[in-house]
Amino acid sequence: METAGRAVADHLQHHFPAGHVLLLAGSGANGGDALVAARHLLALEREVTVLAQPSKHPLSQLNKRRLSAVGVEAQTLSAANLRRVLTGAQMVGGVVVDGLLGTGFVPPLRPELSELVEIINQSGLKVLSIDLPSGLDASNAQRPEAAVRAAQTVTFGGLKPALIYGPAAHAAGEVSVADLRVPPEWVLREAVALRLTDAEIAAKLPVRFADAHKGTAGRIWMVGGHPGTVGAPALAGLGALRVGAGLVSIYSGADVPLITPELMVHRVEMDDQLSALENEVKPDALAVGMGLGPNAAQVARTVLSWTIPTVVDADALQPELAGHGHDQVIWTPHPGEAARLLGVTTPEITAGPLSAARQLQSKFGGVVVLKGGPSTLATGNGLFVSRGGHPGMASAGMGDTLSGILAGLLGQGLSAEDAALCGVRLHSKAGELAGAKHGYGLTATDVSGEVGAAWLALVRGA
Ligand SMILES: NC(=O)C1=CN([C@@H]2O[C@H](COP(=O)(O)OP(=O)(O)OC[C@H]3O[C@@H](n4cnc5c(N)ncnc54)[C@H](OP(=O)(O)O)[C@@H]3O)[C@@H](O)[C@H]2O)[C@@H](O)CC1
Ligand SMILES: Nc1ncnc2c1ncn2[C@@H]1O[C@H](COP(=O)(O)OP(=O)(O)O)[C@@H](O)[C@H]1O
Repeated sequence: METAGRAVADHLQHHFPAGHVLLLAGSGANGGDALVAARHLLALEREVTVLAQPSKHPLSQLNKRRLSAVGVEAQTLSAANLRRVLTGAQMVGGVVVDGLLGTGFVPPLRPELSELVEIINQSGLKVLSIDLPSGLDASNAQRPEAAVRAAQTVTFGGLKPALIYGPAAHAAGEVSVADLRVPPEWVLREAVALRLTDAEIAAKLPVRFADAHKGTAGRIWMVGGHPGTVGAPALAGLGALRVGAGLVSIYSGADVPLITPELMVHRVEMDDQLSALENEVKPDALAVGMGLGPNAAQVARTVLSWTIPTVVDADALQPELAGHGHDQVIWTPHPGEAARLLGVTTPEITAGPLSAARQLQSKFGGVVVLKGGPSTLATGNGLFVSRGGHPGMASAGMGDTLSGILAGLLGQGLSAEDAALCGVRLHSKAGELAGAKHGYGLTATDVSGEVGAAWLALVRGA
């Protein structure tokens, strides 16, 4: 609570360096954080007013006494008091700190709290919420009518679903994560997500020596394509080339168009055992499923038995593959495919992408990339959220490009976790660059064309 409250005070000082601060403390630990923040703000020579609900929480009680010891008496938090303070002259240009409710809130909001939330929102003042805007259910992407509308939120340990996914996330404003040095097990247990900076992603990208050649830069296979969906493995192949893969081959049961002559396209008999490929030297990594058609689960099972780094996408994302994966597999469902894998509906996935990703990872192992805007990643080490991209990416073939990017990175020696973290961000960054040129008319080929620029931008910190 001490570290959390101090982080709130530091954040406020940085983002709102002037103006009176009204801190609202609820009855739980969230309110305790507000009381701690008030004490640290005093030390920063800020003028504060504190309105607090009575609390049975021992640490909150202690922090109220500590605040009193440094000269600030918390007044009772009632609708009348709140209105009086908010309309006072001192609040002109001031800031409200919302410490009413945090993760202990169990909806629905009781009427007396609803009234307080309404008064805060009507004040027109900037609000900094502690952990999450009061009224939001931390684990839910829905936005209830009565929820504080924050300009900024300082959250702790990791991102809660309500801070990531819309429409709830729209109430949180700009979200910062204060590092309370929580252990990775806590992140997994609490189902909160981590977000890596672009600099952290860039540090994971493969680095090549000057004597690299095509044989050392990753031999990649794309296994996919079926009459009607032959473009999918070709788009994936292009994605792999654009992240620097040395040799990219496509194996398909149908005639795949040669969208770029650097791809080696092979038409093979796509039987369950992939007999045509049995005697080939296996690649460094592969992606399976893009436009593969009806026989995809069996083909994927054969490919997975080779235990080489593998991306499983699209038609190959079938529930019967549970138990057939290994540590170096990246599963890349969109919400519809995730619903198929877990035997639930798509709205159930979109209502709780963090827990869906976590369930998928525990069922299928390896690394899961639950695609969307944002994408949610689940690995054995925790949950990650990757923002970015462009609305123009809502077009067919974007996922195929991602599969190729991921396979290309796996083939250059990245672990499944690092390939997923880097690949998803490279893809979304390329989408941003391509979106700036093409708007909603963006195609998957355009995105591939910007992957190199995206890579350089991440490395240069642009
Ligand atoms: N975990 C950690 O490691 C850390 C946690 N930290 C902090 O702790 C926070 C979680 O604290 P928490 O568990 O005390 O819950 P919190 O949200 O403050 O309030 C619970 C109170 O709300 C009330 N209430 C509930 N439902 C209600 C309703 N429908 N309508 C109205 N009221 C309702 C209920 O009151 P009662 O029913 O008792 O009257 C209950 O007492 C977390 O968000 C973060 O800020 C940090 O210090 C950093 C480390
Ligand atoms: N609005 C958006 N913002 C960011 N990324 C998006 C958006 N819409 C789609 N994407 C990305 O585009 C890709 C779409 O994948 P998918 O649905 O599998 O496409 P397809 O099956 O047509 O190849 C995902 O990586 C997803 O994250």
